[in-house]
Amino acid sequence: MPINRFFVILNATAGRGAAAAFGPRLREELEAAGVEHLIVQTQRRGHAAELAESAARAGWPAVVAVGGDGTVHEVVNGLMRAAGDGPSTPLGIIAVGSGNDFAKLAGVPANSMAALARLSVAEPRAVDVGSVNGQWFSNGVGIGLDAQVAIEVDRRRRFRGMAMYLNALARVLRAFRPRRMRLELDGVLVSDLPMTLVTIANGGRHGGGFWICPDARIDDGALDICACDALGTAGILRFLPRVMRGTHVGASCVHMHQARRVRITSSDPLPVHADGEIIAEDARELDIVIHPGRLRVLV
Ligand SMILES: Nc1ncnc2c1ncn2[C@@H]1O[C@H](COP(=O)(O)OP(=O)(O)OP(=O)(O)O)[C@@H](O)[C@H]1O
Repeated sequence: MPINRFFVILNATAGRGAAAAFGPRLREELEAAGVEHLIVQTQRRGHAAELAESAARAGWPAVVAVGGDGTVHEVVNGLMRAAGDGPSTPLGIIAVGSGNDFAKLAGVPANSMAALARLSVAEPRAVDVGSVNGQWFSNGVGIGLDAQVAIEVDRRRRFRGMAMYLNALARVLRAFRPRRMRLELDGVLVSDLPMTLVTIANGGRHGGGFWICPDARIDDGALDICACDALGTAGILRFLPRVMRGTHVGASCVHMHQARRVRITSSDPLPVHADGEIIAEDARELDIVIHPGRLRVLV
């Protein structure tokens, strides 16, 4: 049965103005559609998670994230916190961010008007969701180079989409050094070496268009792992176009795995992002788990 009551969380800062511009349209269309709704605009970082959690606890049948991957990340955290061990409140997404990786992977229409029109006829799709040290993520966790790039994107947002990530990468590469990571998959030690990055993926597409784990599926009950050996700047730059196409898989310095649980320890402080949101700059221990089918997305 389609849902006809929506708690809508709008991050007006997403998409470098695209979300703010979409706000008035969102109000008009929801009113014209005659569906019951409440639109709340986020006031600060972390606010979307709080709003989503209280909306789910208050019994709203669906919570809609209007923003990018960071907004979805927060809303997922709120919904999963409210769910406890029970079923999660369905998540609607209107992708008006810069990267919108998870929305694309989940099958949400890329066009925001189409996504909005779809909401009132959409059905919940059960997909996997991950946790890292108890915090939830929808699309993936990155440790090393990609986390350093996320930190740089956050410091200085220039451009949108892929250009934004490439610009940040250029700045990171000036001082990047590989970090030693001890990688255990489902309790088995796989490596203990300096790495350029380790990405633990629920979905295949990250950072606005890098197919770092091209075979990852958000409903296969598994995490896909891409571990890349220590590379110098020239090596990283050579690899980059291949990561955009997903053709880096098979190279001798790239190790692909699947697991349900990933443990990473290090004596080196590790930068870590979850869904592009920086969750640590100096982590020493990470416990990452997949929770099959626990998240429900309206598509
Ligand atoms: N009112 C607010 N003021 C400042 N920052 C906010 C506010 N509301 C949310 N945020 C933060 O804005 C950041 C960016 O949001 P989001 O990721 O959704 O957009 P984006 O970066 O444009 O898209 P994408 O992640 O898809 O590239 C997130 O870190 C989120 O926590």
